[in-house]
Amino acid sequence: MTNIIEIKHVYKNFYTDDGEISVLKDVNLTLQKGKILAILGPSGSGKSTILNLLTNLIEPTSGEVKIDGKIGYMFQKDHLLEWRTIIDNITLGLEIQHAKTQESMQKIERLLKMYDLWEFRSRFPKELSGGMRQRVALIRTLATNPDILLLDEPFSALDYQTRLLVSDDIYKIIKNEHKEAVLVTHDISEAISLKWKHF
Ligand SMILES: Nc1ncnc2c1ncn2[C@@H]1O[C@H](COP(=O)(O)OP(=O)(O)OP(=O)(O)O)[C@@H](O)[C@H]1O
Repeated sequence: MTNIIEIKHVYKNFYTDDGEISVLKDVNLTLQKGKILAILGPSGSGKSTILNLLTNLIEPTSGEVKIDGKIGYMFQKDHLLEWRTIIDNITLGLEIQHAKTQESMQKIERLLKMYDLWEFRSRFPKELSGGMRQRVALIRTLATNPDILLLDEPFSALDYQTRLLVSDDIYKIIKNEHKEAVLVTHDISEAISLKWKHF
C-alpha cells in the first residue's frame, strides 16, 4: 500500500518564557491511499501541532514529515459568508486563486447535483440546515482539487442526531471522490464513528 502521509519519529518542542516544552515525542503515523485516519486526543495533547506540521506551517524539531499531495481543509465551523450565495461561497477559493475556469465550474455543478444542493445554489447560507452547510463547505474545499482533506473537528458544532447524518454524508462524499482524509478530534464518538462505517 502506498503511504501518502508519513510522520516518522517526530518530536516538537516549543520555547516559551517559562522554558522549553515538549509537545510531540516520537510520533509515528501513516496514511495509506484510500484511507481515512482519525487522530484522537484531549485538548492540549498536540493535535493542532500535528495539523500545523502537515500544512507546513511549522517544522518538526526532529524527525520526518512527508506528504504526497495537495491538502484541503474542513473546519469545525463552516465559515460560509452569509452575504454570498451558496455558489458564490463555493467559488470563493477559486476566485482568490484565479482558478475559476469552465472546467472547475463544471466540476462544481457535478458536485452540487450529486450531493443534492443544486437547487439551493442561489440561496444564502442562513436558508440551509447545518448538515447542508457542512456539505457546501466540503464542496468548496473539493472545488480546489485537494488530494488529502484535513478535517479539524468538523462535526462538533452539530447536535448528536445531525452529526450522525452529516458525518455519514461527508465520509461518503470523501470516498466517492476518491480522497484521503485525516480527522482530528477530541471527541471519541466522532473518531469511532469511522469505525462502524463500512466503505
Ligand atoms: N507556538 C506555540 N508556542 C508555545 N506553545 C505552543 C505553541 N503551539 C502549541 N503550544 C502548546 O502545545 C501544546 C499542544 O497544543 P495543541 O494546540 O497542538 O493541542 P490540541 O490537542 O490541538 O488542543 P486543542 O484541542 O485545545 O486545540 C499546548 O500545551 C500548547 O500550549
